[in-house]
Amino acid sequence: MCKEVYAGVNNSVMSTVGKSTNIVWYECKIGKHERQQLLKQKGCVVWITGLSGSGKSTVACALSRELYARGYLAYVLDGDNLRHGLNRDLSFSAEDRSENIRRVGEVAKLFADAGVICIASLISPYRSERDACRALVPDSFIEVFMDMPLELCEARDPKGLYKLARAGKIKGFTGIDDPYEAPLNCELVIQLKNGECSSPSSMAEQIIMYLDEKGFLKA
Ligand SMILES: Nc1ncnc2c1ncn2[C@@H]1O[C@H](COP(=O)(O)OS(=O)(=O)O)[C@@H](OP(=O)(O)O)[C@H]1O
Ligand SMILES: Nc1ncnc2c1ncn2[C@@H]1O[C@H](COP(=O)(O)OP(=O)(O)O)[C@@H](O)[C@H]1O
Repeated sequence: MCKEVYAGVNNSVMSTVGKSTNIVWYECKIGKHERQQLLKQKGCVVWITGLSGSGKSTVACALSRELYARGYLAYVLDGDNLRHGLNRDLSFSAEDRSENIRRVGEVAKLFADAGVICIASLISPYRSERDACRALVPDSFIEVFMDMPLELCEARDPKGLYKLARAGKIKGFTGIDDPYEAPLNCELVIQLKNGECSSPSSMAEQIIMYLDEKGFLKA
C-alpha cells in the first residue's frame, strides 16, 4: 500500500509504503522502454503453476533454452531454487507460502522491468496470491497451468516426497493434505493429450507461440 504523505523539498512526493516512511521514488532516464529496444523483446512474466512433479521446472528450463536458441533473454525463478537463498527463511505453512509467492512476484516484476522474459516456476497453490502477482504486471503476466493429474505426479515422484507425504512423514504436502487451487482464467493450460504427456520442447513451443502472437518477442 502506498500512501502519499506530503511534498518535501523540491516538491518531491514523500510516501509511506508498508513500514517505510518518508521515501521518494527515484526515476532513472533509461527505463523499461529503452531496455526493451536494446533486447528487442518485451519484458514479461511467464508464471508456471502446478503440483509438485507436474513438470514446472522441466518446461521452464526447456522454454528458457528454446528462447535462448532464438536470441531472446529469459531467466528462470524456480521455487525450489529460491528456497535455497532468498526464501530460505520460509516454510510450507500457508502464511509462508503466501510470502514466498509475494516475493517471487516482486522479483519477477523487476526482471520484467529489466526487459527480461521472466519464467517463474513454483507450485503457488493459492489463486489470490497468483492474482496479486498478476496485478503487479497486469499487461504482461502469462499464467501457465501444468494441468497434470495428481496420479501422474505421484507416480513420477522424482524426489520421493509423495511417498513420504502418504506415509505421514511430510505434513501439509500440496495435493495430499494441503490445498492446490487450480487457475480459473489462465492464459495457457498444458494438459495430457489422449492420455499422453507432450515433450518438454513441444510444451515450450506452445508457450513461445503465445508469446509471439501477443507481441512479446519484438520490442
Ligand atoms: N509440504 C510441501 N508441499 C509442497 N512441496 C514441498 C513441500 N515440502 C517440500 N516441498 C518441495 O518444495 C518445492 C515447492 O516449493 P515452492 O516454493 O514452489 O512451493 S510454494 O509455491 O510455496 O507452495 C517442491 O518442488 P517441486 O516438486 O519442484 O514443485 C517440493 O520439492
Ligand atoms: N513433458 C514431460 N514428459 C515426461 N516427463 C516429464 C515431463 N516433464 C517433466 N517430466 C518428469 O517429471 C518429473 C517432474 O518434473 P519437474 O519438472 O521436476 O516437475 P516440478 O518442477 O513441477 O516438480 C521429472 O522426473 C521430469 O523428468
